[in-house]
Amino acid sequence: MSHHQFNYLTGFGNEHQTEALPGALPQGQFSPQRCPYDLYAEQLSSTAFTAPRSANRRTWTYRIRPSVAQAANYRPLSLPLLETAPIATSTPPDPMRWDPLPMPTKATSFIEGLVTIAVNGSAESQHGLAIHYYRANRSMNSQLFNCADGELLLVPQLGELQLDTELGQLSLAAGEIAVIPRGIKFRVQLLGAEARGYLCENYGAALELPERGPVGANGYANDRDFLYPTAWFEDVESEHQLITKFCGLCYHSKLSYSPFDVVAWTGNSAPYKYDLARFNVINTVSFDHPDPSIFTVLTSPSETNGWANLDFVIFPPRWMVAENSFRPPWYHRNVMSEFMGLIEGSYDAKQHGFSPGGMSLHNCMTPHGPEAEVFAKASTMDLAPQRYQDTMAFMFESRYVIKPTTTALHATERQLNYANCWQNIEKLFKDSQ
Ligand SMILES: O=C(O)Cc1cc(O)ccc1O
Ligand SMILES: [Fe+2]
Repeated sequence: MSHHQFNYLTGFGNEHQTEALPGALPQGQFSPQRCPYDLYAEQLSSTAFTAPRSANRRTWTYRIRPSVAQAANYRPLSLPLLETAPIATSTPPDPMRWDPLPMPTKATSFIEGLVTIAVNGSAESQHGLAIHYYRANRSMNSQLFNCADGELLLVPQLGELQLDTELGQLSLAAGEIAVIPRGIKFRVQLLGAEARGYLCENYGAALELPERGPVGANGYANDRDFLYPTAWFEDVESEHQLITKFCGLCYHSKLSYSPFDVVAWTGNSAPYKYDLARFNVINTVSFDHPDPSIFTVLTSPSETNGWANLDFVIFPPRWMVAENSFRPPWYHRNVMSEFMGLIEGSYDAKQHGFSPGGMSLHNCMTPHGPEAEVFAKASTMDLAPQRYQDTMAFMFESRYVIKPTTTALHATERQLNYANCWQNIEKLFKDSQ
């Protein structure tokens, strides 16, 4: 498949409007008696009708057929590696780490290659999340997916994708992320031979930009760098398989046409993408290592202010200039649970064993921090300004304990000796200075 350069609309959560045919978008009202081109009007509500205006998200679509025209013949579809919270497993407090999972050997699409690594909360009660891993070597083509259980955050690690969605098309490469609102139909087309990455299914409140506090009106992830698709449709009468994830199970139904039939739309709930290189990194220019919340790209709030259902945090290339300071992450224990992945290069706290495509999990109160060698080096190094580069790690951080699936706990890629990286931490204490 060739690479297309798509046109995008810009601005996080804006009231966007776009039409693929001139005049397809009704003006001055949402629901005229008859729509232009005899399209059907359909509203998609991503927040409650009565959610506060600042948080309210919904989109009006103008389409060839309303979504309800899909025959309601949902039949169970078995995707046994795709799991949903809650799961009935015990979760050991060990720090955990995994090598990258291998690519599939059989023909496998994005949806067929999903494997759930960890979950928390409850999809049915709309809090918590699932962390899946995707590996694909073929496009979904006539296979379409929509997830009623959560919003989907894609973090590609390898391979270029084209996301075809009801609201338009997005290209997506490693170093970029995409978010697909709950319930939006989409398919993942491969632009290269293989693709691999992380997928966070957010059962809770939709991701939003974090507050900036005293930093002011600019910085971190800037609103204008979030890209939304323009309307795109296909008027195709051929068989499609619609896969729906609802309440933890997958179903499939046959459609005799393509539901990518939205000719125009307006609203503020739509898929979007963001290039992580656009993140304006803000950090100390004096001393000490600030909390990693300074690297939050997007946050899904929980009902308790400041305690995120999900924070998506990155560790991008940056200058390290802190004086008289231990520069890598400190040793710590955290009430929040931390799941990490690596998109590119290496991560400053772990020089060995954390590879691109790998994963780690440090749950609530589980001690962790730099491996022994990193401490030895960073506590004695010359503190000249240093540019950290060839690196892009990320964290899914959550207030709820992140429970690995049985598949992940028993995976051959799990490093059962992970905790050994702290075994050589020496006692350096002397009772006189
Ligand atoms: O554990 C980790 O590697 C993530 C992390 C990074 C950091 O700079 C400070 C705290 C933290 O949890
Ligand atoms: Fe941590």
